[in-house]
Amino acid sequence: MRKSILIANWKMNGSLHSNQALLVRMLAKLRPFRKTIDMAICPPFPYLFQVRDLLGYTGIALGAQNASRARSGAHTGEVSATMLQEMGCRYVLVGHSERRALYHESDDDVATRFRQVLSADMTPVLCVGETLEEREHGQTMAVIERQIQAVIDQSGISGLAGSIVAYEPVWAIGTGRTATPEQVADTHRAIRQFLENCETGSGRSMRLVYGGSVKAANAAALFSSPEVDGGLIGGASLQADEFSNIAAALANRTNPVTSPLT
Ligand SMILES: O=C(CO)COP(=O)(O)O
Repeated sequence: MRKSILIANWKMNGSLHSNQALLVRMLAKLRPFRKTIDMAICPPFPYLFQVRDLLGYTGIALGAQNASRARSGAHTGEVSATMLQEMGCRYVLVGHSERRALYHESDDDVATRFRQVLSADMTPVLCVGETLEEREHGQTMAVIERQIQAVIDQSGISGLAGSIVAYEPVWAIGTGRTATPEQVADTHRAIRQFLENCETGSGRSMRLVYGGSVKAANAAALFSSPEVDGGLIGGASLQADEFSNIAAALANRTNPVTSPLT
């Protein structure tokens, strides 16, 4: 059985003051859903300590937005996976499309970061997704399979199996343009089928979440498919009401958690 999960990606937003105010409001609103769904908050690196303390014993996990591809040493400005683990992180995003596009992280780069996160005993959240141009050229699955295969090449399907995959179509991130529930369900189904073809059972057991302009208003529709195990939320995770209403939509859904695969 796959437990639903909601992950907040704050990106490069926040301040000591605003984080405190946001989390105090948000944690109170999230309390009813803590047992039903898993939740994690991924703040910028400098705020990990603050957010860890505010999360305390709520059961809501701490996550980071990236980890270095190097283990340690002369890598000025980098943060290693073991440091994140020491700070109390349970999840680390890898391969977010902003990292791939703006900071030129290649598939191989992302796969190395994924491996570092795994070896530091945390759960990588592998972000995959196509650009609008790739979708319009019918390349959606070719792109996603290439991104996933790079990780399998380094960490094996067993390494991937315990992680989370986040499907984030690049054209839906921060644009207000959401993929339709059908597009999300179809792509998630195709990803599961790809994984299932790699190793029987892995497509069924993998937690697969959607990200891209998820808001309280569209969350229930996006989470209506049994293929979708939750969300990776950007902008709406910076608003206590929006994020807790998204959590409510996920926690209160009634759809089954299994999906038929051939
Ligand atoms: O990139 C995202 C989460 O990682 C999605 O961002 P938005 O929810 O702001 O579109």
